Order: sequence, then C-alpha cells, then structure tokens
Amino acid sequence: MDSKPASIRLVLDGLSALLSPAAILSLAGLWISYRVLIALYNISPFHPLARFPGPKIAATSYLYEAYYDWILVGRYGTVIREMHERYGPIVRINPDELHCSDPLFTDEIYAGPGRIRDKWQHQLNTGGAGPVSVTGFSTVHHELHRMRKGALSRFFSRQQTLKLEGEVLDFAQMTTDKLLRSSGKEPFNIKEAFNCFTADVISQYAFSESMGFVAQEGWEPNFATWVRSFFKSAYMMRHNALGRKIAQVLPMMADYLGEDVKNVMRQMNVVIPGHIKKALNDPDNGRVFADLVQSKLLPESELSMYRLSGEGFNFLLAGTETTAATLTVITFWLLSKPAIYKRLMEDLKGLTPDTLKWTELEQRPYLWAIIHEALRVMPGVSHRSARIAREEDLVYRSQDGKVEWVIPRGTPIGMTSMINHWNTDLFPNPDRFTPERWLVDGQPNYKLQKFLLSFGKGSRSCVGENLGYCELYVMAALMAMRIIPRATLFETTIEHITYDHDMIVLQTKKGSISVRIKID
Ligand code: HEM
Repeated sequence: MDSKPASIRLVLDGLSALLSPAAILSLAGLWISYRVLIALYNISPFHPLARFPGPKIAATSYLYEAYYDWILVGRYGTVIREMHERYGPIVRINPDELHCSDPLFTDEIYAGPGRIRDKWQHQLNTGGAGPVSVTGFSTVHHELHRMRKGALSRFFSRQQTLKLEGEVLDFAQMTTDKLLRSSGKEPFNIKEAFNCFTADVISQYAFSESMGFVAQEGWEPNFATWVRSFFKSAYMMRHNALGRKIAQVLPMMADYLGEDVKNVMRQMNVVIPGHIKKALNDPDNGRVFADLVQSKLLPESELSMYRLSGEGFNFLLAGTETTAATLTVITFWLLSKPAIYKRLMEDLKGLTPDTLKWTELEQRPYLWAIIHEALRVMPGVSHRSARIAREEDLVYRSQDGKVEWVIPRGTPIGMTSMINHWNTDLFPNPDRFTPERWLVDGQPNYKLQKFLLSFGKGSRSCVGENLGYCELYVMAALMAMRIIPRATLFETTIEHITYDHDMIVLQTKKGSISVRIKID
C-alpha cells in the first residue's frame, strides 16, 4: 500500500482530534489556567513591583488598563491621576509599569543621552505596523535610537531652523492672506487652517516641496484629516495582537477599507515615498532626506525607502496636529480675553508683519509667556510615555523626605504632561489660562520652563522642537497683528479646548479640539 495516503490520513486524524470540541475546551482551559497563574504571580510577593502602591486590580492584569484606554477610549490618564491622589507620587499602574507624579523627578526618568533609557514595546504598539514602526520614535533600544536620532537632529538644530525660518514666515503669510480672503464667509474651524500651515511647513522643510494644503481651495481635507484613523486605532493596536497582525497586511487590502484608512495608507506608502524619491533624485535638493542619504551618517541598512518613508510620515504625524493645536488654543484665548490680547499688542510694538523674525519675537516677554501657557494646557502628547533605565536602579526621594523608593532597573516608569502641568505647587489654579504665571518682574521665568513636558524630555525628546517654536512665534504674532482684530469666536466655548480624554493627543468631550471663528 502507498505510504502517502496513510500519512495524510494520519495528519487528518490528528487534526480532527485536535479540533474536536473536547480538545478545544481543554486548550481553552489550559490557556485560562495559564492566564490565572500569571495574574496570581503579578500580585504575589514574588513580583519585583509587589511593594509598590496602587490598586490590586491594575496590578493583576492588563485588562484594567485596556478597559479604560481601549474600551472607554483614552481614559486611563484620569484614573492614574486619581491613583496618585490616593497612593502617593509613585504608583503601580499595570502589572509591569510605574507612574510618577513628582515633576522634580523628571530628569531622572527622562535622562539625557549619556544614560541608557529604552522605550517600552507595550506602549510603542500604539503605532501599529508598517514604515512608521521602524522610526526613531518607535525604537525600543537606546543605542539604535541614538544612532537614528543623532543623524536626524542636525537638520533640526536651532542654526538650521534659523536658516530656513523665511519659509515659515512665507507659509504663515500665505495662510493669513487666505484667512483674510474668507472674510464675510461662513464660520470655520481655525485648527484646520493651522493643520494646513504646519503640514506645508514640515513637508517644505523636509522634502523641499510643500504638500500644497494652504494653496488648495478650502482647508479640508488635509494631512490631519487622514491620520485621524491612525490615532483612533492607537489603543486597539496596543492591546490587540491580532489587530497589529492585520495592520501588517493592510496595505494590500487598503482599497477595500474605509476612506480614512485608505488615505492614511496612501500617505504612508505612496505620497511620502514619492516626495522622498523626488528629493533623492535631485542632486541640489539639500534637505533632510537627500542630505541624509548623501552624508552616509547612517549605515546602508538604515536607508531603505521603507524606513525613510516611516521617518517622513512620522515628521508629519508628530509635527502637524501638535503645533496646530497650540496655535488654536492661543487663538481662542486672544479672542476671548481682550486684556490678554491688548497686553500682547503692547508687547509686539515696533514689529511689522512682513519682517517678523523668530529671534526678535522670542525677546518679547508676554508673547513668550502666552506660548508657554498654551504649551502647558495643550502639550503635544497628553498620554504618558514610559522610559526604562536598563542598567541602573532609580532612587526616588520626595522633597519632604517622607517617601523613598528604589525603582528596579528594567522597570518602565513614565509621567503624563496633563498631570505634571496641573501640579498646583508649580501652577496654582491650573485650569485658568494665565500667561502672567510665566513672568517674574515682567521677564521670562526660565526655571519654570524646565518643568514643561510639552516637547518631552531627555534623549527621546522632540526632534522638531526648534521648528515647532519657530512656527508658534511667527504664526501667533501674525495672527495677533492681522487676523484677531477682524475675527470673532463662533459657537465656541472653553469646552471645545478642554481635556477630557486622550487619543495620544488631547481630546475634549466633543472630540478633537475645535475653535470656530468668523472673519469680518
Ligand atoms: C508644538 C509643537 C510640538 C510638540 C508640542 C511636540 C511634542 C513632542 C513630544 C512630547 C515628543 C516625545 C514623545 C515621547 O515621549 O514619546 C515628540 C517627539 C517627536 N517629535 Fe515633536 N512636537 C512638536 C513639533 C514637532 C515638529 C514640528 C516636528 C517635525 C519634524 C516633530 C517631530 C518629532 C519627532 C520626529 C519625534 C520623535 C523623536 C525621537 O524619539 O527620536 N515634532 N514631539
């Protein structure tokens, strides 16, 4: 008798035995027992974080965090704030992670490049899959991140940003010209105008070619419109391994998915690579990607189109909504508090819209104060971001000496801007928008600035901080000079910019922040 059919029969018999209801039940039972054993270990005295305070339910399994962040959408931040009120400055917020609410410990957690700080894969899972998962931002290991960020940061130095600030002013002028052309027309959300401005600035800066959002008819759609689905799926991705696997094959299925997902895939896999290819083919391009490839700062393996596209997409992802949201908050307060606007105009005396310079604007104390107050209440990332001190235990001592903890090496520990920026010792009456809190004798309080987490801190902080600041100064001043005198708020209250939960970036009760204005 032929041995082949016999072996196939053997395999089929084995498979049907495996798939029998009894076998499936036993496998499920085994899996549940395994999960229960892990949960018991998590709350046992043998777990390295056993002595840290926090609710037992949070330490038992990831289901508690997943419930608040995934099912209720981005609401774990509020739960963490309540844990600190009950248990103190260091709390255990899930089986493996600690959270700190003491701003004085910031530089230990988010240390500079000389001390090893890894990121944590569990949190990076929010990025899903595809090119964006191989960027510097998404790199776990300190050493690999250092190489990746080191190669990029020289393009975003203060020197380099100063060289290109003329382009920022040009786009800001184009944006305000277009805003003025909408006078007498329907009210609109000013955040969309800023989304167009910031996306055009970054694409021009990085590829030497803007994405043309300011020049298009109207303000929507723009890059932020398309990446909304990316933020919406963030927590599902973090807690759902199957979701991440599906995301890996999404590019092939993009045409069969909803418009949003299709568009975000198109940006990541077609539009951004297209800009980068064009830049690489132009010997005189001189911008980030062309220079990066020519300079040989990175080994060949780091320069694949796949990885470069990820970095390009990430620049837009990280630099569009963040800066736009801060500008939106500034616009809201200039329109709703005439006293703030009046004092700002006194501060800007002697400047003309056509020749604004970032370095000059930084010297205006009240503008400086408004920008920092806006960055406080509207930080780039309102979700926590953990770091792992791989090779050193961190020693925490509260200022009054009453609390002391040794955080074991290898433990993810993070902070949340929405908690630090609401610390009442540093920022009394934190719900109020008070630029004056940033001034001492009318001059910038740079010591207070060190407590801002808006751009992150240490080795993993924002690479685009200088460009972000340049955009904020130039656009805020131009808005004050050209648009605010002719604009009014339309059906917008403080609720439209107030934190309720996060989708990595701040969300209000009504969703993304939105400030509708009318220009006369
Ligand atoms: C107001 C403006 C901005 C704010 C508040 C902001 C905020 C942040 C924050 C908080 C992080 C760190 C996230 C973490 O801890 O995991 C970050 C990282 C980053 N940002 Fe920004 N950002 C701004 C503008 C920009 C711009 C204009 C760019 C343009 C290139 C940019 C590019 C990046 C990149 C590439 C990273 C990842 C850095 C790394 O880990 O190597 N950002 N940003």
